[in-house]
Amino acid sequence: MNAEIKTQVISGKLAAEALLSEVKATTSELAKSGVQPGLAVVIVGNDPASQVYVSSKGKKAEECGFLSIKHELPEDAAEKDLLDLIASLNRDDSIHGILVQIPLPAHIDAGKVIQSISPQKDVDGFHFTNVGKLGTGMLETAFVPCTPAGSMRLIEQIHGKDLSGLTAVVVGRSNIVGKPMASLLLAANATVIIAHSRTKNLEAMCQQADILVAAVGRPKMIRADFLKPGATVIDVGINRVAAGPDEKSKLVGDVDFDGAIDRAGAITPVPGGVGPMTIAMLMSNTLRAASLAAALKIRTY
Ligand SMILES: Nc1nc2c(c(=O)[nH]1)N[C@@H](CN(C=O)c1ccc(C(=O)N[C@@H](CCC(=O)O)C(=O)O)cc1)CN2
Repeated sequence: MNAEIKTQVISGKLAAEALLSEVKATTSELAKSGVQPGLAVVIVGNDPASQVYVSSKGKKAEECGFLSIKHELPEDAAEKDLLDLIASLNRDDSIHGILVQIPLPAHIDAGKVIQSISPQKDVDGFHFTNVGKLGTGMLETAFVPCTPAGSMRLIEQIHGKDLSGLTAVVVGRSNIVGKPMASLLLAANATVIIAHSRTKNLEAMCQQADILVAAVGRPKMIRADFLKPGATVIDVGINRVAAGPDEKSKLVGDVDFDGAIDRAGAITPVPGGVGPMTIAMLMSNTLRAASLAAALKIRTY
């Protein structure tokens, strides 16, 4: 153990609870004007992990005081049926947020489905309109994808909102996490490097990071020696691995937590780090969608 570094384990569980309390309080306020946020979650097929996440989203939405609707389609559902469902949810005034759980079965074009969601109800922040707003820094009206938005809140706990002078390295370039994460860090004035599977000398790249975000989907790929001493490490990875011959599988991140804890200044655990923030941010985005919709209606009359 490095005696000079006292590492802070960043609890996403606590941060998510705090955010959810805020969402509940604001939802009660909104109820006084007759507005109840409505979230529709759509799942296609029987992927066990997706079933768990969707049920958790539904429960949290109810706890927040939202109208919570779940639509389940079979694994072999036609793409047109899904598109028709989304079209009807787009028209439904009681629904402010629409989320289609990912991954979708291979015969469905996920891109087409996502782009069919009204940008004003796209609480996942995956629609081109919201991607464009985030990329151009229009954060006031953008819906930001929940995992990067939640990660950013955790980073703010350590560094505040202004990351001027800090170097952030994002490992992973997915549309859902890596790219939006980089945009958020850039909007907060960090100097941002995006590393990925084709990056040469990843280790040296990571060692420059005051803030390292790991979103590669490879268990324990980021080792302690990749870290600058004192770095803030945000582990987005959720990898299920075999624990031992007779034991149940367990969840591990993209970072070797046991090694990194001796070198990082602050680090998120897996589970209990970024994961819980993803669902809390979804509630926050849905509340915002409902508030924006209500404000627009007031302005129209
Ligand atoms: N439409 C979307 N699909 C998917 C998203 C998303 O943001 N929108 N993200 C992921 C899955 N996901 C939410 O949908 C998600 C993943 C993990 C967690 C979480 O809380 N994980 C826990 C561990 C849970 C466990 O024991 O399995 C943790 O890390 O502590 C929440 C949400 C892909 N699909």
